[in-house]
Amino acid sequence: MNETIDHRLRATWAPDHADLPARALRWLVERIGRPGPQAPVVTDSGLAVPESRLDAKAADELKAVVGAEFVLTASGDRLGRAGGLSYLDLLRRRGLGELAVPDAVVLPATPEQVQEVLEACVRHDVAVVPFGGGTSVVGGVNALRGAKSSVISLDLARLDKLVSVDPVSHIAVLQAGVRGPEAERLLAAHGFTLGHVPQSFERATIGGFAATRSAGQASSGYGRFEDMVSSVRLATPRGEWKLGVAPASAAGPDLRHLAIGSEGTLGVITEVALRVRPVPAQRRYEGYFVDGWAKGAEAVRELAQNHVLADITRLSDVDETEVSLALNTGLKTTALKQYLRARGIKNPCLLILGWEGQEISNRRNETLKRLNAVKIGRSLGESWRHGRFSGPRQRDTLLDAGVCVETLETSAHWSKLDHLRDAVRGALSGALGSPIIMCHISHAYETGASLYFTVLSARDADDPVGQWEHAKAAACEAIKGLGTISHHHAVGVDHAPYLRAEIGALGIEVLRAARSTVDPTGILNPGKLTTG
Ligand SMILES: Cc1cc2nc3c(=O)[nH]c(=O)nc-3n(C[C@H](O)[C@H](O)[C@H](O)COP(=O)(O)OP(=O)(O)OC[C@H]3O[C@@H](n4cnc5c(N)ncnc54)[C@H](O)[C@@H]3O)c2cc1C
Repeated sequence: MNETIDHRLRATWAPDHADLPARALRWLVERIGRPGPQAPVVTDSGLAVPESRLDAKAADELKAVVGAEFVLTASGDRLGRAGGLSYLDLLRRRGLGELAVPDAVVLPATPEQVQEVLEACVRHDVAVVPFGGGTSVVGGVNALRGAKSSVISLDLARLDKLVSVDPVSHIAVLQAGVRGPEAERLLAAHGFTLGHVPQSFERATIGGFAATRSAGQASSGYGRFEDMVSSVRLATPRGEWKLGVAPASAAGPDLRHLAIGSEGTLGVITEVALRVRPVPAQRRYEGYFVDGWAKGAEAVRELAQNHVLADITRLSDVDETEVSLALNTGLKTTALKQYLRARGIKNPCLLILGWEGQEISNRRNETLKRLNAVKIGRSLGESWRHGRFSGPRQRDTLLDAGVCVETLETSAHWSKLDHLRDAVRGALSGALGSPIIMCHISHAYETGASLYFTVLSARDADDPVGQWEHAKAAACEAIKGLGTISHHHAVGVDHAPYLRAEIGALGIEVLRAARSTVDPTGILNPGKLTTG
């Protein structure tokens, strides 16, 4: 079974903090100014945990379904599921801002138990927040009550099994609570891989990936998570719902896509049947440099439009390249810059290309050659691969040091991408003074790409929460009309006010109608996806 969650683990990404070399910290201070005051992690007793409001009869019924030891009301267990892992969530765990704490944590072991838990919650009018890995960065697992007097966190950690493998069709059925590494371990025993590797891979779950339309670092090769979903099984307050019987279908709208991305508002995903692929015989990661963002984006667009994208295709802008060279790779940066200058690269942008079992196509090489991409080779690519999960660990260290550090993402069509990038950068700079704003493309399509921003700024000593809320709102306003409010982080609470601008008032009505059909009393994840 997955490890148990407690508050100490939730206050940081991982116990093994990444050390930030002193020279890196000095460099950062030169760029953003003096960080705000340090904000260490607070112990459980330092955080306000209200008394559980779960009524005794409801608690007894839930215990009868899952067993008394799997209905947890101790404050440490409840704090462990109070919110996700956004910058604001982590500040709240450092005593800055209020956490929404569930009244109890319920851990069912089977899809049938999940169904019975929902039915008990309908009877007792208890709100339910599905909880996978709890890695939401948009408030998706915040334990909001809505109009209900109590709320439980429905932790799916015990649904941790590989249900079946169909080696002929290349389909595996995994339970919702299986985490990324465990999914790969279970599938590897049958010679398969899912190939879904988001940065949150170590902790996020199959159910969470489906519920949020997640995109992994290898999305160019393996597709987004929704591309892998063959069928999905949900528990809803109205009974079980199974969607998906064939590889393709013209039987009306594809209702799987109501479940995928529903963020716990249309049911609890209990199992997902997924397209899997044979474990690749070889993996090859390479690093290139291109001169400036425009040339780099042109290269990625050409690769996408010529259907020769590498499985992992990631282009960093000048700032992100500079920061990753300064903080991560340990390469001799000055010598490297001199070499690149001699090769005509004045504004280095790092392009990582990773191939998993594919032949390297000549057309791909032609594009890179035409745009004067300088190949540095496998060491840079491998160094990126080894450090691919280190970002959240560095974030812990920066948070400790008083830095405001957060990410946000969007996507747009190629013709609007630069405009969108400029608009978001302008909005963040306007709101934060002199932040470092880094940007990369890590998911590319024929018609456009994602933009992923990482922001570092000195933390405001008086109002750290308000500082980021202001900056995030400015960025969201800038995105409106140009791109999507989320390419893969989902909507949750944070993006809900901006969804109407993207899908229209009618779209919001359609979602609400679906919600009230499957969940007439409104117990499922109040306050998420659609507001009100
Ligand atoms: C450091 C970091 C890096 C990240 N990198 C990426 C990335 O590269 N790509 C990416 O796509 N995302 C990324 N994310 C965001 C997050 O990891 C994804 O949204 C992920 O899919 C969430 O999975 P989870 O299991 O943690 O879900 P949770 O955070 O537990 O839940 C997310 C939402 O889904 C709902 N939910 C969870 N499980 C179920 C279920 N079984 N049934 C119904 N609803 C459910 C929850 O109620 C909530 O609304 C990152 C987050 C962090 C903190």
